[in-house]
Amino acid sequence: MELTAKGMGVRIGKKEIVKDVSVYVKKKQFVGLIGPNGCGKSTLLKSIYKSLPPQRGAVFLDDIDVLKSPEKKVSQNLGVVGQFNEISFNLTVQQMVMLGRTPHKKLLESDNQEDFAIVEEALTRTHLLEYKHRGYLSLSGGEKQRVILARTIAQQPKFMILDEPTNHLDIRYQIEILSIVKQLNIGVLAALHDLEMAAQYCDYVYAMKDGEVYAHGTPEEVLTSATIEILYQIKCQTYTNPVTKGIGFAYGL
Ligand SMILES: Nc1ncnc2c1ncn2[C@@H]1O[C@H](COP(=O)(O)OP(=O)(O)OP(=O)(O)O)[C@@H](O)[C@H]1O
Repeated sequence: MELTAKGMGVRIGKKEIVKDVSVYVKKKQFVGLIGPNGCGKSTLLKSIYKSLPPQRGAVFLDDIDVLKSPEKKVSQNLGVVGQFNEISFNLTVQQMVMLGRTPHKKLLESDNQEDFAIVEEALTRTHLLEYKHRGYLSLSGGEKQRVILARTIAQQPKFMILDEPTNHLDIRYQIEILSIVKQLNIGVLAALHDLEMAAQYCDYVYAMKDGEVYAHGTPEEVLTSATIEILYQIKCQTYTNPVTKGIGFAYGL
């Protein structure tokens, strides 16, 4: 599915947090959203996935008008991995991931064999099979993050939005999570803090500053030392990372 978010504007109180931002994700593209703390990435994403109503703008997933469509129709197509995923009741990992099946079910319809198979597959992909019967609340931050991804995979969305999905994760799992998402081969819009990961996984990048799109293009076009220096107010030099062969970054104040 393709995502078009056009002319998004979000005001919270008197402050304009997102100012006329448009982003476009082509079919099966992995698109990154970068920018400094507080520049409006999460707010923009929330306004796209209906968690925060924008004052202006329209969002389309193919021909589905996301902001005007019922929740169920949107969640049959759009999966979201947000930044904070705390719950206060203790479901098992399997029960948590099973929640991903909800948009595909009728009210009170029970879980069938196909649902269990889909959940099993999602747990396998995220290396969580052995955690299946553990309580979600007993997991570490990184394990919880993987459960949320597994839940979103079980939802079988045709498009995914991720808000800093590698928060809490050690380096190996950061790479794994982005690889798993990439392998889903669906359209993805992800806010990312790690610029090397963005360079490695994104087909296209939007850089935000002060609630606006400051630059957009391929990673090579956007992730230049000049742009990074302006975005983050630091000194930066790029080089070829000897391990990934992608763009590497050296930073300083
Ligand atoms: N409910 C709110 N009330 C007041 N200000 C808010 C609210 N939500 C967000 N903001 C402000 O909007 C700005 C943008 O926040 P947002 O979370 O979108 O930034 P971000 O780019 O995702 O940052 P980070 O990289 O730190 O996650 C920040 O200055 C934040 O304090």
